[in-house]
Amino acid sequence: MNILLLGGTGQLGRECLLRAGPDLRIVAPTRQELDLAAPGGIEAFVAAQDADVIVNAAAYTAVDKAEAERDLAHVLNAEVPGRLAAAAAAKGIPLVHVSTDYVFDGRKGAPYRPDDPVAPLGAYGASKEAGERAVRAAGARAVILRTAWVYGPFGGNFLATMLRVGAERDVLKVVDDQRGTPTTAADLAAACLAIAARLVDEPSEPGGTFHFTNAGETTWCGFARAIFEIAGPRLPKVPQVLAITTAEYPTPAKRPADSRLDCAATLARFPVIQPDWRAALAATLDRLLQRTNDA
Ligand SMILES: NC(=O)C1=CN([C@@H]2O[C@H](COP(=O)(O)OP(=O)(O)OC[C@H]3O[C@@H](n4cnc5c(N)ncnc54)[C@H](OP(=O)(O)O)[C@@H]3O)[C@@H](O)[C@H]2O)C=CC1
Ligand SMILES: Cc1cn([C@H]2C[C@H](O)[C@@H](COP(=O)(O)OP(=O)(O)O[C@H]3O[C@@H](C)C(=O)[C@@H](O)[C@H]3O)O2)c(=O)[nH]c1=O
Repeated sequence: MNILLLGGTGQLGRECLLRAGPDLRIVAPTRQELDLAAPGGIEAFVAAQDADVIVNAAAYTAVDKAEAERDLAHVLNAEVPGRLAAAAAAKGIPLVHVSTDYVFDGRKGAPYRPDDPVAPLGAYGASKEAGERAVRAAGARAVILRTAWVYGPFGGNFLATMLRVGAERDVLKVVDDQRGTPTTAADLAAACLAIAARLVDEPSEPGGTFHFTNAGETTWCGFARAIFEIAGPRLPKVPQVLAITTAEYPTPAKRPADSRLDCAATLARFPVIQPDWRAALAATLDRLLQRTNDA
């Protein structure tokens, strides 16, 4: 299978590239080779590729900064996915596009199903929701895969932030009233590639909107505590993690209070595996701390 991957330098993209091999060839243009924010270029680039499927892991992901950079967030998260989907449709190849739990307002009180109404609270979520609509409107055979709380051994994420500030401070205050599911970029990459393969192998697969996270649920505070519980013995210093409310941690962007995603339809339809979030965290910490020790 030949994949055209956008966002190959990001958390998800890097994990996809680690899975490349003789049967899985991945072409991943860098920002220098294809600046997605620049006008034009995408259509010609896609047309010139010998790709069976496109995986879009590129996005504007700075949730708070997006409040002040709405236009750039809209270009990358709404316009670019629409143009990619149109280019895929023109070439007759399918698309896997990644979206977010932040398209929901978090007020449902139960895990969100793919067809639940969207109501983003901030500019990032709104831009991603517009991207979903643009992909659907372009008429490509596409899977829109919503995920949540993505982290891994590479790049900026909540795990990296906790380890960094935990090394500097004795006490960390973390919100305990926002529920969701931490998801490793590695497990998400495996899911994206399995879905891409299914789209290529089964031309009758129509695609649609699906959810994928690791299994289980927690809060950001629960996530932070689990990080230090699991990694603690291998860290020079372990901070105390204090539970606080969202009101005590003001941020420019509003975030959903409960954005758990119901992944049942994805598991029923595609050959994806959904490890428990704590086991996935332990595996990620093993990779990360091994890498740090080797360096
Ligand atoms: N991170 C998270 O917690 C979550 C992410 N998601 C979604 O998952 C997907 C993957 O996220 P993640 O891997 O964390 O994202 P990252 O922020 O780690 O990576 C974003 C990627 O997009 C690329 N990119 C951004 N702007 C441009 C541009 N102008 N031209 C070319 N490339 C560009 C970046 O390139 P460069 O390295 O050059 O900047 C990078 O490769 C996204 O769709 C995101 O919305 C969904 C839920 C949670
Ligand atoms: C660093 C820090 C954050 N927090 C809070 C702020 C926020 O409510 C929550 C998460 O913080 P972050 O800003 O790291 O995470 P955030 O950028 O909101 O993460 C989101 O990223 C985008 C891309 C997505 O699509 C979402 O699924 C989600 O993963 O934790 C604390 O309470 N204490 C802290 O020390």
